[in-house]
Amino acid sequence: MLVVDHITKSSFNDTDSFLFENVSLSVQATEWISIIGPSGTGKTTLLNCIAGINQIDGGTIELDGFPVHNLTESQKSDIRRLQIGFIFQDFKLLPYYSVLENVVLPLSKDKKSDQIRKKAVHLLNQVGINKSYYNRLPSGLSGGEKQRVAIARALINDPKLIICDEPTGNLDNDNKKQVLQILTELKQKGHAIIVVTHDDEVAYEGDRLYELKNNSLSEVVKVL
Ligand SMILES: Nc1ncnc2c1ncn2[C@@H]1O[C@H](COP(=O)(O)OP(=O)(O)OP(=O)(O)O)[C@@H](O)[C@H]1O
Repeated sequence: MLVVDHITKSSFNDTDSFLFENVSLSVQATEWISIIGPSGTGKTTLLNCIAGINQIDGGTIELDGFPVHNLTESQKSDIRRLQIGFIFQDFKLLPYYSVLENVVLPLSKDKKSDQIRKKAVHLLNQVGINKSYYNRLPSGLSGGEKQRVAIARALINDPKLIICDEPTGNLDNDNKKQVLQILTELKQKGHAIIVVTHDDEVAYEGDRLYELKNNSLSEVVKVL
């Protein structure tokens, strides 16, 4: 599904040194991998490389057989729009669009609007956001509700891969647990999931745990 093979990324401000080197990783459908590591070691950059947002300086990245590292900007953008769902710490909902519009928007150019609307309603229902919320703006939601709307938005394109950058970083314990439950269910339904987190409890939900540290990625044995 996703195969990252010996990728290297130069530091942003010094092309003679590496942010990370020889990073390899593979994620299959129905698998959740977690990535931890000190601040500034390049975890978000690694996610951005996988999504084709940042260029790599060596190695290869294949998503479902497509060589992400070799695609044009427009092809990368299609891959992101059609194959990857993103979930961020700060939700990134569009403030002047309603809950329903936020979920529909990523696909609004591609399919008939009533079809997408139906799907958006189904997804919102799946994450526990009921009808009375559909016309609210994001400012009228709690943090946990915002993240559940953001998850519904991430799923509107049936992504094979879901990339989560600190998905519970802004949530209290109850909302964190709800998000973890939703991610677990998504994994069981066949999505491949990568979660970057500073929260060990979240990290340990993954099937495999990696640490990005000292410019390289290594698997960590989970101590239960
Ligand atoms: N677009 C950019 N331009 C310049 N420097 C950048 C850019 N993106 C990231 N960096 C730098 O690259 C380094 C790695 O950043 P990154 O956000 O990937 O780390 P991180 O491990 O995700 O950190 P954190 O755990 O604090 O979120 C940092 O020093 C950061 O300042």
